[in-house]
Amino acid sequence: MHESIERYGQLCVGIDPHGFLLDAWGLPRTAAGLREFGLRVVDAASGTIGMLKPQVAFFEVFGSTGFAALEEVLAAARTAGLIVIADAKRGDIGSSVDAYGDAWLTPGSPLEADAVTLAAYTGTGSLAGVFDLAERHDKGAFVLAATSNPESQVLQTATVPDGGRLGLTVAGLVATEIDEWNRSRASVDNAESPALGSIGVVLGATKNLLDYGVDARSLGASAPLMPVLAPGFGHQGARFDDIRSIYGPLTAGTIVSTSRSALAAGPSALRDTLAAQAAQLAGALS
Ligand SMILES: O=C(O)c1cc(=O)[nH]c(=O)n1[C@@H]1O[C@H](COP(=O)(O)O)[C@@H](O)[C@H]1O
Repeated sequence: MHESIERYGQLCVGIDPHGFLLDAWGLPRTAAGLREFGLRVVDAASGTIGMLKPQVAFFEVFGSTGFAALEEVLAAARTAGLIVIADAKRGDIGSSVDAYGDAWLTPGSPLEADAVTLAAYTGTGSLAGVFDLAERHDKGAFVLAATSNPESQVLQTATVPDGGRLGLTVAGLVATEIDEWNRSRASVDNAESPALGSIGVVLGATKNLLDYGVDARSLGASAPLMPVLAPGFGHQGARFDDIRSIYGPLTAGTIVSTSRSALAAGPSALRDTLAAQAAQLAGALS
């Protein structure tokens, strides 16, 4: 992921085949339509940006044919050398979530991706098996911490009552635990610390992170830097120009995700739109 960022920058396009987009692209609302949509996004991204984030939910709608379409899109992305973050938002007790890890992160698996999104409602520790698997295969995972949606506030800003972390919010606790995991692995490996950790968090760009109890200044001081998946730009209202003020010292490790605001351009203009968004983001980061 680090190499991809160095080469192509921090933009990641979502593959979110909403019905209205399939209609606008002249594609049927079927698994075959999703396959075509996904392959066209791969084609537009290839050589333009470095990362893709397929939203698994849209493929799941069609059951086995949807998953077959997703498998083809993932294989095409791999062939094109794109980094793929499977947005599957999995979470469960450890013995079950491990199987999700196997599905999305095991080399050779039909649904193999480079990273997967996870939910920590069962406790960050329940995800440890997936983190270890990711690290073993040089892959990654992103755990929801402060999500971009308005409904997230009450739960994610609740304070943690005990466990020696009095005063941390739920979002702050998840971010702190992931940051600690990255730092512990760097010291276990006893190798030269990589620039970016293997496991990241999701921090929505629509949020004031301090209001969610996430202190980018202290988290951003860590080595290796904790990666951040940053959705909420474009359609949900956040602007690239504000990236530094949103993420502070975490900015260098953010993966900036845009779906509808890029996909709405349509298939023939998508490559140019991605190039323009990547240039705009690079400008905001310079
Ligand atoms: O994990 C995510 O990617 C995610 C987390 C979050 O807090 N908010 C969020 O919007 N997302 C996903 O990011 C994408 C955002 O799409 P757009 O709003 O169209 O750019 C969707 O696939 C969401 O499911």
